[in-house]
Amino acid sequence: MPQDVLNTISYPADLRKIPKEKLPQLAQELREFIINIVATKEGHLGASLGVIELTIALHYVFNTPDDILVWDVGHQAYGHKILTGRKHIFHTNRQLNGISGFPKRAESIYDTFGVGHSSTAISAALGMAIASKLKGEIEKQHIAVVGDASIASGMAFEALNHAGVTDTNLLIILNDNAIGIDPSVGALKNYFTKVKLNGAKEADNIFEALNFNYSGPINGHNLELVISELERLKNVSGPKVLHVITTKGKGLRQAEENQVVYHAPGKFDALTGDLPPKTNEAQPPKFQDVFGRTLVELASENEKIIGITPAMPTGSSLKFMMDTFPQRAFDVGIAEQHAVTFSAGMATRGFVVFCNIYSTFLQRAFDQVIHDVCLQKIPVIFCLDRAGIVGEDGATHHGIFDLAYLNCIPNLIIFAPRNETELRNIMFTAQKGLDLPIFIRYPRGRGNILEWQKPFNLIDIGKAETLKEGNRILILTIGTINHNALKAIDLLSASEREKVGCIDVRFLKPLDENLLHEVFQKYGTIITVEDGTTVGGLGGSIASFAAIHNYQRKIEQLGVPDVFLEHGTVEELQKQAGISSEEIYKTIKKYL
Ligand SMILES: Cc1ncc(C[n+]2csc(CCOP(=O)(O)OP(=O)(O)O)c2C)c(N)n1
Ligand SMILES: CC(=O)[C@@H](O)[C@H](O)COP(=O)(O)O
Ligand SMILES: [Mg+2]
Repeated sequence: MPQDVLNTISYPADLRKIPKEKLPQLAQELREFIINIVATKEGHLGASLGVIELTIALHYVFNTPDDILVWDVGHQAYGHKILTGRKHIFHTNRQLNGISGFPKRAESIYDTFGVGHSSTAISAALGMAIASKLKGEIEKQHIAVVGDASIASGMAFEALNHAGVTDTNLLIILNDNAIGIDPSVGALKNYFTKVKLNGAKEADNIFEALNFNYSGPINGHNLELVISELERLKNVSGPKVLHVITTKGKGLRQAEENQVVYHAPGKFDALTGDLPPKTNEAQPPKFQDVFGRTLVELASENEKIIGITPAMPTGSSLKFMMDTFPQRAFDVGIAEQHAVTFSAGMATRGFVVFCNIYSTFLQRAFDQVIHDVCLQKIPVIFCLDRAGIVGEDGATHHGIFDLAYLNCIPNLIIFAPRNETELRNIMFTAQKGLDLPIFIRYPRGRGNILEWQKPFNLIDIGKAETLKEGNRILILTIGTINHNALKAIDLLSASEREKVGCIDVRFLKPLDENLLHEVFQKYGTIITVEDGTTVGGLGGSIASFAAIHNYQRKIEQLGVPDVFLEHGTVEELQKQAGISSEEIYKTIKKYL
């Protein structure tokens, strides 16, 4: 279909010149534009397709960027990006040096707040609204668009509680499609369902009770209706909520029917919407599936085992446990802080709790890890998924800080499996009973071992593993990045290779100090390799071990330097950080 209307728009000012009757056509063209590009370049799909009409209406009615529009999470902002000056570069979405998959302040003045993690929009927009008031900008409008799953998170509730006692020009658009990545959960979801079925009586309207002017629910795909509601609300002062009902994936049949998969489907056929056929070739498993299947295996034997996820059952594969043992598995919604303390509570009553959280999202629950878990030595088993560099989601999502932010906390064990077998074995070991909480970190995606479902073996807590002896240079690694180090050693000539040793430290805490003393006496150069920030991570720990024990050795720390790593493929970003096998090889050569 030709992009007749879309072609006339570079910025919202162009959009506002389009007659209203043409807007449905624009919606159709915008959907096709997004589908065509995401089909080949990949990225988030369903959420953006669901808010096409809303996006057009918001930029049509409000005077963006003077009026301030804040997207929550930002995975639904592709239409917004395309209508705000980035149509011509949208094909670079999420690629190295391309535009970010999320709104980003450095990218555009229309991106008023950087996002990626959920539930921040109401706080940010309220901050902006109060700032506008203090600056005397009383005409300015502030709009936060937040999803039904994200509004259930603690931060969003905190912001509602504050906003309700202000008289700010704040409009919250609740984009209710009854799903997050997986179906929404909890009492609030049930309440939204009731409102949709029965309407919202003032007496029991949760938003009215918090002092918001509430309207809706309205059909978010009816452009005329959405525009007229926004026009009306523009002239209503004080905090307001507009409840909009949309369909995630709207306009692409498969995306509407299979909303979980089409949240971020990977490549697909833009014309038919079909996913590529599954390959029959045997592949090593995803670490996520090793986690999910092993948990079920262990839970079949150990009835005390519980599984917990904050809103990522599919991504983490906790869904296997939810399907097999629904009474012992909990999706608590986007509530990382609650997930941690809820896990701690269950563990105090003798349950063996596996709490699976993406490394980047555990950042939300730092205090809960310290105050509710480690300080009390509660032996929760944390499985930190998406540890290390995650790739195209970029700076907001890399799991590169966990080693550093956990390393400074007393009373915990930090372990990173080098492969699938080690992940299984540490899960087996942990559920036998540990005195301390353990944090097991592993990356997004596949491992290397086809035959991974071997009998379990216990892992010795605090024991590193020597993988190769050498005599001059020692490579110390943690986790799956070990693979790159071994490949780098393989690139050396036979005589060079003899000089290089390699140890997988496995545990950042407790460090295997006995082995470290041995090797510091043997090797002149130590190279540490980790897929996280070296500041406070393995590199930091080894440097401080050397300093404390007065070892005068050359120590080179490879890992993510003290910067926010942007988006790109994992391979590209590993190269950038100096931890691809070729880069590690170059570093080794420097010392040979
Ligand atoms: C703090 C945090 N936890 C988890 C996620 C992962 N996540 C991204 S989108 C999403 C679902 C959001 O659902 P909703 O707000 O309803 O928006 P929709 O996708 O339906 O548009 C989740 C759980 C995240 N981005 N941030
Ligand atoms: C927007 C968001 O936070 C999620 O959709 C995230 O992109 C999921 O990442 P995975 O694809 O690694 O599960
Ligand atoms: Mg939703």
